[in-house]
Amino acid sequence: MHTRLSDPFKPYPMIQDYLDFNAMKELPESHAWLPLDELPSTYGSSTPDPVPLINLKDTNAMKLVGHACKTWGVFQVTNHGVPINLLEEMEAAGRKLFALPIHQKLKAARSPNGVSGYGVARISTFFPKLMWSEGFTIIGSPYEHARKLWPNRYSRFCDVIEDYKEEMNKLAQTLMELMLGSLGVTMDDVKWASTQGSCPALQLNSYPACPDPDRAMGLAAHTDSTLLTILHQNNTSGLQVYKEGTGWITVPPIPGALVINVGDLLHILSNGLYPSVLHRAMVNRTQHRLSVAYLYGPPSNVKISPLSKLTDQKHPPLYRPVTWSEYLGTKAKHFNKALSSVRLCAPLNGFPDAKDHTGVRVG
Ligand SMILES: C=C1C[C@]23C[C@H]1CC[C@H]2[C@@]12CCC[C@@](C)(C(=O)O1)[C@H]2[C@@H]3C(=O)O
Ligand SMILES: O=C(O)CCC(=O)C(=O)O
Ligand SMILES: [Fe+2]
Repeated sequence: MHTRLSDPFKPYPMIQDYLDFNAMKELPESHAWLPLDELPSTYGSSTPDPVPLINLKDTNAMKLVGHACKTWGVFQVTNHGVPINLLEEMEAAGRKLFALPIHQKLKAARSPNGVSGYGVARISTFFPKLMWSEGFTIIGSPYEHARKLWPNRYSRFCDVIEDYKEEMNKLAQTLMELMLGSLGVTMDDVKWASTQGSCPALQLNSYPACPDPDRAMGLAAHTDSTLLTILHQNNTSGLQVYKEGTGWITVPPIPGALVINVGDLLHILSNGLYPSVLHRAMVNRTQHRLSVAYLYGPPSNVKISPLSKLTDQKHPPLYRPVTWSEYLGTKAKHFNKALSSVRLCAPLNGFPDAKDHTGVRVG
């Protein structure tokens, strides 16, 4: 039997708090996070190394991808094959959706124990304060939700979503090939890798201009529960990644480029060689920021465990096998402890996974 991607969330219903951001002239207490300087940040300090930018047509692309996965867990790609006009159309579709009046958006509200639809980020429940963002999650066909938002004119929106998912799926396959290849593993070694991934999720994020950006949080620090995530951000910066030894680094928007994140399932598959990246989104005073994340995972019936080619007596498998949906359930319950909760043996230094103590505050 196939579990649906939405099933793991059923036991963790979520009460939604909605805010009409555009009506807010100042930051309400409910959305005021403590000064963010508790977390080490490179903001304003000497220039850190930039996040790698990789031309996918480069003959060296596989090596570059491997290096970026090992040392950063994030990189940007150009020459990725996704038509620029599709990226623009997707952005315009997102803009149109979030520009709807709040009562209209609520017609497609995510149900308390569901996963798709309009609402605040799922991880909100783990934090004492609310985030300055709204989201729209699409799993499977966007039709049911789009029809509620635009009763007579939903087909254009649905077409763009379907085209976008198709292009993203092709790119995700290419990236998997490069990532696995850089680990010395072929697509033949991993039978499921060349089959259609399981039903991916598309997450549209909207970060309205904020009257007090220094005290607000767009999307709190997290890792994605995916193999990899492909992110398109509009020309407004806000995405930051955490780099051990350096701190928070902004991933600058580059027109036409896409951001690739290593997710927790690739972390497991690579036996920790390609660590998932901790990231967050900041907001700003004047511009409305939009992003679209394509969350890519394995087919639903596949158990992900460390690749056998990467393990031996000296390098035992560090994680137990999990399916994508089992892992999403673990994440819904344990959030930033999810990865260490599927860990088999403690690392040599006696600490659980690094991300458990990098300052992600859990409420
Ligand atoms: C397939 C996924 C992956 C989800 C849950 C479900 C649908 C929406 C995804 C996100 C998108 C926003 C960040 C995140 C942390 C969240 O709150 O919702 C993601 C989460 C995860 O990567 O764990
Ligand atoms: O908006 C961004 O830049 C980050 C979005 C994100 O991390 C997500 O949707 O998982
Ligand atoms: Fe994310």
